[in-house]
Amino acid sequence: MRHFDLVIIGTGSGNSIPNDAMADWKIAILEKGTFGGTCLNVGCIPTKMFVHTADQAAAPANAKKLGVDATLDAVHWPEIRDRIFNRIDPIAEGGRNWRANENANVTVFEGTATFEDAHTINTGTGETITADRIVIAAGSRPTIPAIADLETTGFHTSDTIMRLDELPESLIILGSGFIASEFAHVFSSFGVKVTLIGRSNLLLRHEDLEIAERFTDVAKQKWDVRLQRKTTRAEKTPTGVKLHMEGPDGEETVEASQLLVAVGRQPNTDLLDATKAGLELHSDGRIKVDEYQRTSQPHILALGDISSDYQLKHVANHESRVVQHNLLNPDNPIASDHRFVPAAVFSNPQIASVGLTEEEAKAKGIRYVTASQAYASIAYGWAMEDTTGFAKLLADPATGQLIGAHIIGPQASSVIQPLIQAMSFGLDAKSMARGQYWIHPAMPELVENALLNLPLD
Ligand SMILES: Cc1cc2nc3c(=O)[nH]c(=O)nc-3n(C[C@H](O)[C@H](O)[C@H](O)COP(=O)(O)OP(=O)(O)OC[C@H]3O[C@@H](n4cnc5c(N)ncnc54)[C@H](O)[C@@H]3O)c2cc1C
Ligand SMILES: NC(=O)c1ccc[n+]([C@@H]2O[C@H](COP(=O)([O-])OP(=O)(O)OC[C@H]3O[C@@H](n4cnc5c(N)ncnc54)[C@H](O)[C@@H]3O)[C@@H](O)[C@H]2O)c1
Repeated sequence: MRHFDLVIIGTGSGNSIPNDAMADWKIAILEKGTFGGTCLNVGCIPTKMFVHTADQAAAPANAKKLGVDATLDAVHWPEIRDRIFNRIDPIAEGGRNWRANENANVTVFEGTATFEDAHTINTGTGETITADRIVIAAGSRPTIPAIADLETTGFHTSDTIMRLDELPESLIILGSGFIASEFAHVFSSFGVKVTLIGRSNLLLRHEDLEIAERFTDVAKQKWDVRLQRKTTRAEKTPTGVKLHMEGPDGEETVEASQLLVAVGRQPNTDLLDATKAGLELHSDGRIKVDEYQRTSQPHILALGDISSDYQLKHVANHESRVVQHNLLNPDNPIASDHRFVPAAVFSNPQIASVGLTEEEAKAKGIRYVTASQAYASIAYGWAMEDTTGFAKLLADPATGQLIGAHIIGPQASSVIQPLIQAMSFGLDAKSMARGQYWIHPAMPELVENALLNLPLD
């Protein structure tokens, strides 16, 4: 049986761990799917390439209010799809080649890994190996809800929807979170009739309530949004798919050419037989780790979607840097920093957030003040004729330290960055607002004004 100094399971964020300092370690990398994992192949990167294209396609519809008549002539789906994947697929293949053929100390096993015990792994390729240390970076996969006849009806997930042969005429999206909101923007901007189906009374209900309410209001103007629905059955039709639902007004159905299921993602722990390694799990299947990314087995570390509180690539990347350091410096480990984890929803409008929502601050019983600033009341907002976007801040009234920031509106994912920086480095609201110049009349004036609006002690 071959023995390795280090085994890494999963080539998403796990693939960046081996570096020059490990050149004399014998390393095995195990991957069951496409090299590079979710973000590169079926996640952040292709979705945002589609989102940017969708933003362009949506622009003519927004030009009218500025006094410009423009029309969207055509959306060439196969060209868009192939442009995106012709860029991404070679990166995945190049990464695989590099590890498999150009790293002398690395052996790549392409199969589904399962634990036999805490040091022994069946690689799924016919070979079982042992290791001194193991990193689990095996990610998550789409959750498929238990809905009658869903499997036989056929449906897409985020893994397949971006590679459709042709643009559908209509699309039902089951789900009301990140993926549902981003794909609703992409497909509706390309002219597809979109129906969104959610269980609760709001889209993006994990966001600050005022942000989720505003997003839901705007979404209802653009898409067929059906909330408080329980989907009971799926049915194949000659033209596509029909869903049977129960809602506030009783039973109803909705039909479309395609169905996208986007109701969350579950950790891949079950595929690994992780309990055979004696690993402790959370009730949702995630592997338990401490602040040093150590599992309940000290020689096994885990990172990213399979163990994290956050299913976000920047968090998985951060945790993989921590794991890399801790593998190289076991006597001087560093802890992961999850104090201020930001996230953005790349829909239309965009949303970005960091820190506590007002509901979380209330539940914690901490003292806070809030302030809001509309895009419509800053000069660049006038330029864009924006009527729905705003920033909302939460701060400690005594110290002026920010405890939460939430933005809905144009380029929210970029506009929020100085607030993330202020929170991470402990810059108080007053110093931040008045201790620097703010370029006039640029979009960050939204942040400046929101800071100045805070009723601090
Ligand atoms: C549609 C979509 C859009 C997203 N957009 C964003 C975004 O804009 N910004 C953001 O921050 N995050 C985004 N995310 C989330 C982000 O992609 C994930 O948080 C991140 O990729 C997780 O990285 P990871 O390394 O933990 O897992 P992954 O990248 O999923 O890597 C895990 C790898 O392990 C392999 N594997 C699993 N089980 C086994 C096994 N038993 N044996 C061998 N190999 C195995 C898998 O095949 C996979 O390649 C998005 C996700 C999706 C689905
Ligand atoms: N821009 C980004 O950073 C980005 C983009 C996409 C995905 N992601 C990550 O991937 C994760 C998964 O995304 P997601 O959108 O699948 O999950 P999500 O957790 O964001 O949203 C899923 C939603 O579906 C709802 N739901 C669950 N079961 C349902 C049912 N049967 N019918 C209708 N609705 C149902 C849930 O109540 C929830 O609101 C996200 O949590 C996020 O961390 C991030």
